[in-house]
Amino acid sequence: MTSQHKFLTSKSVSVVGVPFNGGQPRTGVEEGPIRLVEFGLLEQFREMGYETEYELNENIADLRPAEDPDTLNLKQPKYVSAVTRVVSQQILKRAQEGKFVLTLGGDHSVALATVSGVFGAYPDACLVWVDAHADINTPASTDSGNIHGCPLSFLTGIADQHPDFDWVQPLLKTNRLVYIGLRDVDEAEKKIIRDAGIKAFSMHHVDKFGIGQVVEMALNHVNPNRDLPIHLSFDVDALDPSVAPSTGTPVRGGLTFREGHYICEAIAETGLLVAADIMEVNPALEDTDSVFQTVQVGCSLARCCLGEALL
Ligand SMILES: NC(=[NH2+])NCCC[C@H](N)C(=O)O
Ligand SMILES: [Mn+2]
Ligand SMILES: [Mn+2]
Repeated sequence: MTSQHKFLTSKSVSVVGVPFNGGQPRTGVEEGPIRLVEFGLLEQFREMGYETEYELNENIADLRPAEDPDTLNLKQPKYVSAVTRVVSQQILKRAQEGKFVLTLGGDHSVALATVSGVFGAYPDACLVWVDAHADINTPASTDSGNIHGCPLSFLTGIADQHPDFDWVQPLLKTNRLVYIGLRDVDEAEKKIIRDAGIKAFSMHHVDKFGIGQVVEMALNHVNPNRDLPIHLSFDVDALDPSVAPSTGTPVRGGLTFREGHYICEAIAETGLLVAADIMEVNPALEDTDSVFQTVQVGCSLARCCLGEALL
């Protein structure tokens, strides 16, 4: 894959674990990275011929401030801000070294770090956001106050000012963002998406056109000449709960096992994918079989991002 890769300088992957749960209320999602790695992900990459490095960030919970009052509707803003700020620098550095950056969440607020880091290194990149949810609430629009529902409003500059997130630069232009898999979008988010003209392929479109056409149309929108770096942020709740049950906000009617994999494979095939996030795996939810299934699918999505399915 890397021999034809257009941006990476070597067949090298930097795996960044972010054991963080502060962007939403359920504990357990901080165990996502360790479980994915225990499952053998790093060995699998090495077998695929990747030079593989791994940082778990096991001490990020130490960044939790003593006091972190709700501010402008957001819960734990200082904690989320401190963690994502630190991790964004780490991801920026890895991306600048020309390595593929694979980030294992943690909840999806961690995208504040991944997108900031990746777009810092690749200002022309585009972002494919695979999710049941749009995660583009602003501090003013969020009903839940959970920051995992808000990262894209900060990253695009749509969010109103928030004192704790001044450091987040609006590096993501709305015409470089595309969604796949949406099916649980808040009314306020629908208005944001419409007003900003953001391209979104919901499950309705997946049913109507098929996943092959949807990925093609999505890439035609954000990357018409197939010459820009791609960042894929994959929330496992985009998958149907029968495929990935162990996640904090499951929504029925999601992507099949193959549709989820197809997205990763088709984007890997472009030779433009520079970074991927596997987010919201929560090994504390559901029974042992469900956890196994979710961890296994998380690993196989990651391998597909690195070109496993390419012959
Ligand atoms: N990353 C996620 N799972 N996000 C779910 C967000 C749900 C809802 N839209 C909210 O703002 O709270
Ligand atoms: Mn989601
Ligand atoms: Mn999400």
